[in-house]
Amino acid sequence: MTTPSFLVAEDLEYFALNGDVLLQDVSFELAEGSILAIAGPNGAGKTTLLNLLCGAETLALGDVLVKGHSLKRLSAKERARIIAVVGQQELPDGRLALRDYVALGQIPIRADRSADAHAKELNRIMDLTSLAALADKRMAQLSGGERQRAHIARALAQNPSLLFLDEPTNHLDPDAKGRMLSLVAELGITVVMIVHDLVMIPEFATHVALMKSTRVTGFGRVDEVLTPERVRETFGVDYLCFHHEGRVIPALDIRRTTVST
Ligand SMILES: Nc1ncnc2c1ncn2[C@@H]1O[C@H](COP(=O)(O)OP(=O)(O)OP(=O)(O)O)[C@@H](O)[C@H]1O
Repeated sequence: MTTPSFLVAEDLEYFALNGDVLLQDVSFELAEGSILAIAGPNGAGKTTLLNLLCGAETLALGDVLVKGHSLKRLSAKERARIIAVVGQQELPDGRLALRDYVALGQIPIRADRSADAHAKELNRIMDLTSLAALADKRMAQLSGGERQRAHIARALAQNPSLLFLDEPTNHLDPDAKGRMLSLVAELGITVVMIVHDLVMIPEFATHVALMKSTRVTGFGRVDEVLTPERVRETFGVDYLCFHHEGRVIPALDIRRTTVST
């Protein structure tokens, strides 16, 4: 008997209330521990797909299976014990202290550990995300990058086995970006994240789903799917690879002629 894939998307379709097709023909399987980057131009349907995969939106057609269980049949409580999500527009109460905000992530797993063990784990996560020094600050007092790290820390506090991140490097400077994606890549859990910065994908993801106009146009291992041809086809830009100190460093040629002659 073969082990079922950890995350399975089966013939997903999704429509707007006015009937417009927002997502169509999406099927793939992802093994446990994979890191899937969803990439595509603005409006391609990336957030729509992520919202369906994590259960934030209800599927019109098709099914999403996590560890062989249909998301439709899992209660919100059961889902919260497996899945953590950081969306694009998290709006926490600005009066909350950062540490208390991150601790909200532990609510679904409160019964799993003693209060002491939770407090220790919370400290560990605050350290991991470089937030310990800011623990007493109010959420409203944080910078955009600090707030983004707080959202991710709250998701990690949930101890998920499946983590969804919508543009996790939003507001992060290059160093913070590298640290956050390295941390996410080293968690050892299954991660699905929307990534706009294509050059980050080969370094931090194992798989990629390329999207264009409501469809997944390419899915598979990063080295097989994120090719210069596919990038040009999807985004209309040149994807270049430079060799530096034994590593391949990708870059994008995004310069455009804006004045027509
Ligand atoms: N509830 C909705 N009703 C109607 N149209 C919607 C709805 N939600 C999203 N759309 C449209 O569906 C398309 C895909 O939206 P989505 O947010 O999934 O794109 P995206 O790939 O995440 O874009 P971006 O990179 O700009 O964040 C867009 O054209 C958007 O305007």
